[in-house]
Amino acid sequence: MNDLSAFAWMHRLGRRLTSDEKKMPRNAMPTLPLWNSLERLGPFLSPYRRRWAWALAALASAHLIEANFPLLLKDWINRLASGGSDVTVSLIGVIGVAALRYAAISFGRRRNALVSVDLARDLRTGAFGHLQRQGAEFFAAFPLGDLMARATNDIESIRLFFRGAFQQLVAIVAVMTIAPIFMVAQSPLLTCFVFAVMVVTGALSWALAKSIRKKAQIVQAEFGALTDEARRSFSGIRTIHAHALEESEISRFSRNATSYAVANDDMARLRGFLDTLMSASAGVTTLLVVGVGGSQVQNAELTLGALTAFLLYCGMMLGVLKNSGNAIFALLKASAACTRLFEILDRQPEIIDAEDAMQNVEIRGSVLVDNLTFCYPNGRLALVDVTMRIQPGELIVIVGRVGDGKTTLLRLLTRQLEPSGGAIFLDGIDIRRVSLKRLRNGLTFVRQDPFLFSTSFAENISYDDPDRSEELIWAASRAAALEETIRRGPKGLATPVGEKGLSLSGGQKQRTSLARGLIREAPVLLLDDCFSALDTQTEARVLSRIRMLRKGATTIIVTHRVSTARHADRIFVLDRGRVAETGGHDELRCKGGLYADLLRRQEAYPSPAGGDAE
Ligand SMILES: Nc1ncnc2c1ncn2[C@@H]1O[C@H](COP(=O)(O)OP(=O)(O)OP(=O)(O)O)[C@@H](O)[C@H]1O
Repeated sequence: MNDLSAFAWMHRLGRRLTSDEKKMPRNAMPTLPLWNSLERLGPFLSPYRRRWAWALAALASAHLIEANFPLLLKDWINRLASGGSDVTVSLIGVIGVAALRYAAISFGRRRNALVSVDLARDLRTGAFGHLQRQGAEFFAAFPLGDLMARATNDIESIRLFFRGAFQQLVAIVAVMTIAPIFMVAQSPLLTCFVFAVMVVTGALSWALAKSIRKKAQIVQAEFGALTDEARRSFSGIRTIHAHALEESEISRFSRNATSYAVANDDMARLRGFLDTLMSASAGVTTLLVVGVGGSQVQNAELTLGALTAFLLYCGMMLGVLKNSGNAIFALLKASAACTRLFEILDRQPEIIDAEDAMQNVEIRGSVLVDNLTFCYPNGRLALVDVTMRIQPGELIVIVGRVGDGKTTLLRLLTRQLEPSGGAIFLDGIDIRRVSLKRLRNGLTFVRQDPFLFSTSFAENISYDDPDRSEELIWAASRAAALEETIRRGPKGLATPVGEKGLSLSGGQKQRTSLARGLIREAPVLLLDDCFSALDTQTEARVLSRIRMLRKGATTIIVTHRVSTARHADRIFVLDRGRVAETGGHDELRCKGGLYADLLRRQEAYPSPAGGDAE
């Protein structure tokens, strides 16, 4: 199942949260009752229901076959006790039963194992596909480490439940249904004693189960926090070294590790109680059966063979009950994991395609930003009535100070955000009517904070299409003034850049990310402050190459540096989210407005450029 179909499964058949539930903060999410949370797996299990039904049938029949074993033994013992010597039939019966049971159990286990593996794969793919479609709000609400823990550790708990514990639960249900029927046939009185003990054990373990489930959720949440702490710390390792914060990071991690250990310990304690309860119940039952049954044999109320058969049935029941601690524990853990997993799967992506979204629209590169207003959920008004008309093939620079709304505008152009007012048209079509895939293929966005994958230059630059020729990769690298850097690397294009480009300078990372944007040859290229780490000479060289390379295609550059704006066909000057001025470099310089003011200040203090809109 690919990620798309897994995603479709989830949304077609999974329960949707109500709008009130979606608004709830993470920690206040309700704990779904045990079965409700596992029931949510139904759509994922559905494709394997036949295989699973075979597994269930085989496992249950293995226990039914096993139930004949004590009867054969009873017959054998009673024959011997009454002085008979021909036990061939009993012997053949015992061997036959053992062989049949082995075949059924092997078949059932194998089928069940396959279901658990496929289920886990679908859950992982589904969760990954779902996370891929989430937007900024979602990732602001869930720490990355916690998401990773849900997509790996929680799914593993579900897999382990279906792999092993589920078989034990089938054994419990099968044996507890079959064995009593045979037991009543041997001795109704002894059966009553055994069931009295079981009812008490069941009631006590149910009470314990509730606490274990809550603890399991806490343990999994603590694991998520620990994973996130490690991820956060390793991502910021340079900052940590620069500020000599290693010790405080270690003690922070150690605090998290301790909370995780304490939560685990609490859960282990409860699990210990459950195991002890099961063992004690087994002991009491055996004592009762041997004591009461023994005196019945002495009084000739029961044959020795029947008592032996009864004891064997008891042994079967106690055997599964003894393992039930593990099975119940795995069930509770899987149920807690389901609650956590569906908490993220129930979140609809913030921005999705319209039902009739256009998939194959041709993008030529004319952009109309029409009275665009955008307000962040925290009430911050980032853009107000912004209008821009951009013709295909233009090199546009949007200049403004820190926080003037430049990045917000680019995010709106690529539909990472939805406008609060106004609209954006691409070649006359409202971008909300274009599919996200087509839109983002047509508009390439090179981000302000370059993100590099932990792989080679070549794979980073040609990330969207690993089959591109080296020639194209070199051409994009040359245009981004990265060629020299790559040639100096020990393996050229194959040189690894390190985790998040750790082995590169800020400027080199920026240029690698720029080359990745240029190689796509998109009709519209959006560059968000991609030259901030370049000196003005390199910047001028890169810009003239970009102009040559992108002849006829639209390029929109966002910057706070006037040195970048000089190269533009047209400049839009943003001031606190509004378009303050529009025109060419010379025109705006002579106008004596905000642009001229920025120019004067940046010429006087070349770096850092611009002031602060705040
Ligand atoms: N996720 C967010 N939630 C709330 N406010 C935000 C968010 N992102 C940005 N803002 C605010 O919106 C305003 C515009 O931000 P934006 O990132 O668009 O500025 P910018 O012009 O690109 O700045 P810079 O030059 O520093 O990149 C700023 O005041 C910022 O604090």
